[in-house]
Amino acid sequence: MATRRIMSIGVVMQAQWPSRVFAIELDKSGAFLHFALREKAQCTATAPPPPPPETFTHDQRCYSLFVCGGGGGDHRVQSARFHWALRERLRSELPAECELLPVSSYLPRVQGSLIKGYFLKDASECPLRTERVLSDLSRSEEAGGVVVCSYHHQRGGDGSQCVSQQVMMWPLAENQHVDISKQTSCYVVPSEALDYHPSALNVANSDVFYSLEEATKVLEECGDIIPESRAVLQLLGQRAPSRHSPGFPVVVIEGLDATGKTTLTQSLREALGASLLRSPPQCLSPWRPCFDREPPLLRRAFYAVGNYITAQQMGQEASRAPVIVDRYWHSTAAYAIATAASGPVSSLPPEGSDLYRWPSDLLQPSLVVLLTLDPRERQRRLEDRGEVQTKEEQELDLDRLFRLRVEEAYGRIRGPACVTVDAGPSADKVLQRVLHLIREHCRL
Ligand SMILES: Nc1ncnc2c1ncn2[C@@H]1O[C@H](COP(=O)(O)OP(=O)(O)O)[C@@H](O)[C@H]1O
Ligand SMILES: Nc1ccn([C@H]2C[C@H](O)[C@@H](COP(=O)(O)OP(=O)(O)O)O2)c(=O)n1
Repeated sequence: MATRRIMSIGVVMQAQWPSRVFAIELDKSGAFLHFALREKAQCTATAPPPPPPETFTHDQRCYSLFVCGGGGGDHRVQSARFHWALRERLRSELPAECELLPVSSYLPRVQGSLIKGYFLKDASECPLRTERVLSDLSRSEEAGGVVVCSYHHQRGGDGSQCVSQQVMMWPLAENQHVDISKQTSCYVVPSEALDYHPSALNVANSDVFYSLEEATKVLEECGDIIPESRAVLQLLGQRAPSRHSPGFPVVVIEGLDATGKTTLTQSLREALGASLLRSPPQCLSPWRPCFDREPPLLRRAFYAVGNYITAQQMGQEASRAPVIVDRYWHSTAAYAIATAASGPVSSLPPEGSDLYRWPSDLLQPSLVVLLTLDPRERQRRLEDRGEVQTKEEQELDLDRLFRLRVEEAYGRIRGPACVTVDAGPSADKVLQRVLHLIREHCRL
């Protein structure tokens, strides 16, 4: 297994290294540094590389680590889990003076080309400790696919300062003859930035799944590692997913935590004599904490499958009475897209992007209502409720930008789009407003 993974990163990196762009994420506000590599042979005295970006400072040693992953490769589950665990491992093993930043390597405009890694700035007194950690990492069996590079200040052909990248560790399987001589030492040059976060290149089928088949594939792939995924697939059963809602309307209520979804959905059930469902469905509750601890690939596949189970229930219930649903596909896609990106709303995939489309095989509700709330009022309601928040919801409070990205992503999803309702007025006024919308949009 390790050999195949090493081959894949060797081949991918060797073939594409000179065309790849590396984006170092400087902080959560969305500041990025994009750079490319240029072979030294191409850099003559008349065309020296541009001056080094400020990130590569003289007083800190810099390294990058790239983990083979993403895409639809054979080992994407192992790679995703390895990359996920690597951050904690590096944090605990590296000297405290090491700063760890996410870095993405990608081919501009090529879907699925993203390889994730970490950029390391070491300000400690002793470089040996850091290098020992990196060397141990590259030797460990599970880390067969890690490429480690270091960065050095040099004088360019015309005497100007420049930064070069050197491959420190490129673990190749025995009998592999990958020529890395051209890549062992390159100049680092600034590169054009993307208009959006590079994660958008790998959102499809890594963060958001556009068919049941793609989502179940992930759970099938991790059956040996996470037995819970087999139980989830069993619940999905053999029945084909419902595509059309028969008879009565199906109304989905969406919104951030504490916007009033539970309050409203219960009132709607009473007012309309409706069935009340939620996604993920109750039957998945025992396994939710397990998948919430996993990397996005697995966590999002779990929630995606949850929507299809809820869709089966919707199909059954809507033949008897109106159906109200607490969260559905909008939540799954909006949280996934907003988490994959960082920084301001402008870092999201652009409006109209195919990433906001509805999966063609997932039952479409008759109406989706998005509850919005002033952030201070939402905070007040959260505090009043005094409940433990999920990790992601805690992050919502810490990260204003994240909340803005989730809300914007909600609004960009199409097929059906959501109708926004201000959840600030009293619970009864919100109920009356939504009942009015239901009468307007659905045949009751
Ligand atoms: N329209 C409203 N006005 C004032 N408080 C509300 C309103 N709707 C809900 N609440 C209160 O806000 C808190 C969060 O509501 P809840 O329905 O649990 O939200 P969610 O299900 O979206 O997390 C609860 O304490 C609830 O009683
Ligand atoms: N259909 C769904 C429902 C929730 N999710 C994810 C999105 C977020 O990570 C969490 C939010 O769920 P949470 O339990 O915090 O929300 P509520 O308490 O139900 O309002 O779950 C999802 O991906 N798909």
